[in-house]
Amino acid sequence: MREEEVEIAIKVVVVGNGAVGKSSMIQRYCKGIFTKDYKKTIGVDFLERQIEVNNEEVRLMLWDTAGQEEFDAITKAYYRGAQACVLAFSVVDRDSFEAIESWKRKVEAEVGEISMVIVQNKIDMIDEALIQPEEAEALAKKLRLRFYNTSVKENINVDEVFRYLTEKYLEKLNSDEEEEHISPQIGSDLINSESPHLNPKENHYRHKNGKHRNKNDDSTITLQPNKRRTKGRKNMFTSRCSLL
Ligand SMILES: Nc1nc2c(ncn2[C@@H]2O[C@H](COP(=O)(O)OP(=O)(O)OP(=O)(O)O)[C@@H](O)[C@H]2O)c(=O)[nH]1
Repeated sequence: MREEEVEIAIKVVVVGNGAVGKSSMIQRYCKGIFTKDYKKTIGVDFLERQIEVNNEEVRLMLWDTAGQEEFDAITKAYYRGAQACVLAFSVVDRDSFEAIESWKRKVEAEVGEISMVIVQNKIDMIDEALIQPEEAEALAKKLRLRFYNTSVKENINVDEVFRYLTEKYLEKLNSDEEEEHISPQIGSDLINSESPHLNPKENHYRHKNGKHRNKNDDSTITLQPNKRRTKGRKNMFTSRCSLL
């Protein structure tokens, strides 16, 4: 597939405590590799991958954020413009499980409500688990989020996580488009106010109640805030892998 044929781009942020496997997950998904070494992420970086879902070509930009609190101030600026989020913890790290709600709040404080999923990683170490299956399920139920068990090491369920988020996003995109179609007045209003390809620094969000919120400010660091189709436009991203 040629770059200019890509229609939809989704920014996904992967958050969670340090060493739960965020970088490993993104590397596994985008590069198909797994390394045993732990190199803590300093700040943020991202990788991308294109997939086809429901006959749509989708470019996923996966933003890997540092789990260590010392980097919070840097990383939260990068949440902006995200359309989906992976909340990750490790089955052998109790603190990381208990931190999930706070990660959710941090992301929502920056971007409002977006599609999210809870991921319990390192399921290959289930014999040493510090979280009971019922606890994880109860958390997912409470937060009303889909829950996945993954092993990045064994390549279990990693593809499924990102496919699910993509499907959720496409659903939302299609329902937004239907709404615009039904209500042309509101639709044109939306197009005027939400033109992220025309002004890549702008970033607007639609909430469940139908209101729009402009989160744009000068401190926004958003490389690809596009939540709309980009047919016929050359994508801003030309590199497969960038370090920031
Ligand atoms: N056994 C096992 N180890 C894993 C798995 N995923 C990641 N790891 C290991 O866990 C360690 C931490 O992984 P990272 O991907 O660096 O963790 P991170 O969440 O990005 O950490 P920060 O950059 O500090 O936020 C590394 O040694 C990985 O090899 C897994 O599914 N199973």
